[in-house]
Amino acid sequence: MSRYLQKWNELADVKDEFAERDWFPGTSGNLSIKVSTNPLTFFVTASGKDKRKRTSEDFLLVDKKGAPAEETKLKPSAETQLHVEVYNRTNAGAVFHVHTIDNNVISEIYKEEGKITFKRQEIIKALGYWEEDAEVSIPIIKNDAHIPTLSQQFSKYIHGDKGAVLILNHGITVWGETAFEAKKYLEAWEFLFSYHLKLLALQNVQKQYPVMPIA
Ligand SMILES: CSCCC(=O)C(=O)COP(=O)(O)O
Ligand SMILES: [Zn+2]
Repeated sequence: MSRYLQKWNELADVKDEFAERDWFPGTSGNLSIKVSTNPLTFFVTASGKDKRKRTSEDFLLVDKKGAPAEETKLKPSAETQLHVEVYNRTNAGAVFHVHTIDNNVISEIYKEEGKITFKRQEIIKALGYWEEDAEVSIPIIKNDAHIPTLSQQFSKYIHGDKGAVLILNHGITVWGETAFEAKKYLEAWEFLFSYHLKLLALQNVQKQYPVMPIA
């Protein structure tokens, strides 16, 4: 199988999995996978599609500027520039962006702090931190409809081949060395967000009804 087809199928499988989790509400979200390094090319989702459907027009190949690398009528994701920033600054192999209710609510609650930190959670190991007292933080940046401005803010937090940024009331962008790693990181972050929101909700109930024993 050609590298081109192999990468296409890998990205299509990730897209199907995320769609099953309902991680693409209202056509939101975009995904990419690197195809070649020199010159840089990557597949990115076509803009505005229903990402729950698997079709032959789901992705297009783009270059280091995010412009189509081949003749196509498809438009790259409106947020391709964020993917471009990651590939141009790191050796990441995949970038995934999804809008979930959990990641949006977390960004709203912690917007003033500009980040949220997690510790004492086994799932942190999935992010690559194996120490007993490991702490992980994810930055929260302001959303901006002007994608060059958003990309500029976002790129301040690109520090290596793996990472993640929350965009306020918008979504999360995660990248990793491979599609497998990026998916694992995204799943770990969404686990942490979901756990935290459930705990906050239960702690609030406990304040009202103190008989309930909760951490
Ligand atoms: C429909 S949500 C607004 C756009 C967005 O944030 C997104 O993730 C999807 O945009 P795309 O151009 O990649 O379809
Ligand atoms: Zn988005």
